[in-house]
Amino acid sequence: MASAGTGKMTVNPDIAKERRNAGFHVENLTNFIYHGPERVRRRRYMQNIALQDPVMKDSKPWAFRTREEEYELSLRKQLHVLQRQKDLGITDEFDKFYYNEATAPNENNPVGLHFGMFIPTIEKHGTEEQKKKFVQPAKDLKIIGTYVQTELGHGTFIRGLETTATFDPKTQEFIVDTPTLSATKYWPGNLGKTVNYCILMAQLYSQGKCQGPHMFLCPLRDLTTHQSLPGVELGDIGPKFGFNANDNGYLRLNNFRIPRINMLMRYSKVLEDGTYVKPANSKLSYGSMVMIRASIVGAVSRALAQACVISVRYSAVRRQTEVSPGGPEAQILDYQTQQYKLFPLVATAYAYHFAGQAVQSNFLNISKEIEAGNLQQMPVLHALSAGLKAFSSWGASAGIEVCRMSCGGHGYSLASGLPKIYTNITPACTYEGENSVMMLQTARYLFECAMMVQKGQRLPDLVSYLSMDLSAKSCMTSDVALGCLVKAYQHRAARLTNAATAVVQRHINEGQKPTDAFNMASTQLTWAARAHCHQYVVKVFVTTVTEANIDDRTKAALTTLCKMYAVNGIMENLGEFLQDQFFNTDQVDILTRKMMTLLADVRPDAVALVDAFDYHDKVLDSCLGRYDGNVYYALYEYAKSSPLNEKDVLDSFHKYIKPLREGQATSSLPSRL
Ligand SMILES: CCC/C=C/C(=O)SCCNC(=O)CCNC(=O)[C@H](O)C(C)(C)COP(=O)([O-])OP(=O)([O-])OC[C@H]1O[C@@H](n2cnc3c(N)ncnc32)[C@H](O)[C@@H]1OP(=O)([O-])[O-]
Ligand SMILES: Cc1cc2nc3c(=O)[nH]c(=O)nc-3n(C[C@H](O)[C@H](O)[C@H](O)COP(=O)(O)OP(=O)(O)OC[C@H]3O[C@@H](n4cnc5c(N)ncnc54)[C@H](O)[C@@H]3O)c2cc1C
Repeated sequence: MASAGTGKMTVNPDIAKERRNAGFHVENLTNFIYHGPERVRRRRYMQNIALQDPVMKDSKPWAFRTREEEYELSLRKQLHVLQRQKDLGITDEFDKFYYNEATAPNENNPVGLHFGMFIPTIEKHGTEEQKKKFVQPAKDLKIIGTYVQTELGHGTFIRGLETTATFDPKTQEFIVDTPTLSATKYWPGNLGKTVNYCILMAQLYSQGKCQGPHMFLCPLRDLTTHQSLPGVELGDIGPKFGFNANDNGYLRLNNFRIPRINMLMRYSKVLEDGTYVKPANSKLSYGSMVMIRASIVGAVSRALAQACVISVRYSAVRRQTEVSPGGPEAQILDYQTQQYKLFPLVATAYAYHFAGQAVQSNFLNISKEIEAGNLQQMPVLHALSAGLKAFSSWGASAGIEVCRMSCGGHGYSLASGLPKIYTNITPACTYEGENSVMMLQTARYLFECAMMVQKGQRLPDLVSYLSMDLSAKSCMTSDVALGCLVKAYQHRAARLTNAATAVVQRHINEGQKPTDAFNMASTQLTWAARAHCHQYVVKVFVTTVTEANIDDRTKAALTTLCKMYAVNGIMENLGEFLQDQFFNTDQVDILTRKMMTLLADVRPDAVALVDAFDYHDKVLDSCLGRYDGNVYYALYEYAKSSPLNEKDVLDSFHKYIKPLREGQATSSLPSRL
């Protein structure tokens, strides 16, 4: 059975009926999502340990915490979890991931970047000596670090960073400095109050020459007293849209000295006499960002999946409006417009889940080659991870907001759990590379590929479709075959890439500088990049479903979702598919009808499809998304627990309203209002 609900109340009959009527066995799909029954068992086991732990039980709902309480509670829980995992001997990365997922769901924690970026960056970019010196103390939390790159003045343009690290051969030290206000580091997670070290991105100067941005291990606070070190000024940047358990910080350095060994020197080096040794590729120092971008696709898929669980379950128990006078009110899930809002998003959550796995596996394979010194695939990996990060985080953010609005008024309450999910994930559109900027990086790669096609050169597999014959028309017939859907997406992406490339070339031919020509075509270039990412996601979904080794009924349900994802994407971007008459009007009619049929096909399976994600009620943290469907009971209890209700009459009444009335009693009120 999927995640059990809270309490011992009877299950809402509408949601119970949905589960009885599903056309496939939920557990089979859960097993497919999480790579087999053993992993599913392990995931539940890990999450149960976390959820049963008394330290994890919150005295008040997340929504009622102050920022200070949130920070402190989150830190306490996270450190407890680390100790607990150590005590229980949990070392497997999957086990740890699932355990953590249940500890403080959708709450960004104060040591996340220590494990997510600080340690991995040292492991990937440090020398053996540096790894020996820093990794174990970091794992033991003797040093706690983060990744400090963004400045007040520059986030996107890394080459424009102003923080300097100047080598002093006399003392064998780097002098790190914040020369201007705009050079102040601003935004890095956990920087304000938690960490005592960081990876600092700074412009390296040696022998009077600037060698561009490099990474340095920079101590910030005394390891015993935690006081900020002399020459270091840092703090929290204040409340944000979300991320409130995270002390995103600012940092200024005043000619602060660090030893030469603190420059991460696996790829580039500064020798004792100040000689600079170049890396094989200057973009190797951007490797940590690529790693996180690749992982963001999976993270946003989980956020969207949770939002879908909440809104689909709620839509199954919410009844609104008599369909015929005097008759029963319908489940809102029976309204086609509600289905059209939600079912494509359920399909999208699955699509991103599979795409996230594919990108991650590409990342791991190519990383191995890079580690071995083969850098050939770096541009492919960069283009894929940058584009997919942008495509999926945009899609998930917009989708979660649709989920929220589809829950009507109750969606707006923090009790729904949806604002928490949204505010935690939407900054993924900004961090690790602002999305438009990332799309432009992917576009830059596509542009180069289009030039290769013009020269008759062979393209890497991932983009080989760009050389397809664009005069061919769609093969779409009423069966709406998966293969035809993939071809449609490839055609659209190839056509948009060619069109944007032609615009760049036209501007160059008209005398523009290549950089200006690129900017003048950049909107169209991002359309091409978006279309490329979309075709990748569709292709991965189709391949996953086609190759899936699962029972027929589960496969049929997944195939329906896969078609829905692809057909919906065409309907939403119809202009781009129609511009060169790739589809004729009959084919558009076929797709429109298919979309409506697919909504009806998904309807009986909708609750089962979201149940299959197997999110525990405590992970969803939502009054609307409860497994047992007892939504009104939960909302009523939530309202009662509002701190404003602790007293019947608030002090503010006595302070402000009462004196006003007393004042009014003595003043000359008009006799009639
Ligand atoms: C939980 C949240 C935690 C958050 C943490 C953060 O946010 S941390 C902060 C996160 N901050 C950000 O994410 C900041 C985002 N900004 C950036 O990543 C960079 O400034 C940039 C990529 C936009 C431009 O970089 P630039 O001005 O140095 O480069 P350029 O445009 O002159 O291009 C030169 C060539 O390099 C190529 N190339 C570039 N990157 C890579 C790569 N990784 N790999 C391989 N190649 C790469 C590029 O394609 C081009 O190739 P071409 O065409 O010549 O063959
Ligand atoms: C929650 C959160 C956590 C973060 N954590 C960290 C962290 O741990 N460490 C860290 O170092 N940083 C962190 N950051 C900072 C983050 O990485 C940057 O905000 C991000 O890279 C975007 O840069 P920016 O803020 O300079 O945006 P800008 O580049 O100023 O973007 C503003 C607008 O300008 C546009 N634009 C900018 N350049 C171009 C261009 N070349 N072409 C076209 N359009 C352009 C963008 O598309 C955008 O619309 C975090 C940010 C947030 C919100």
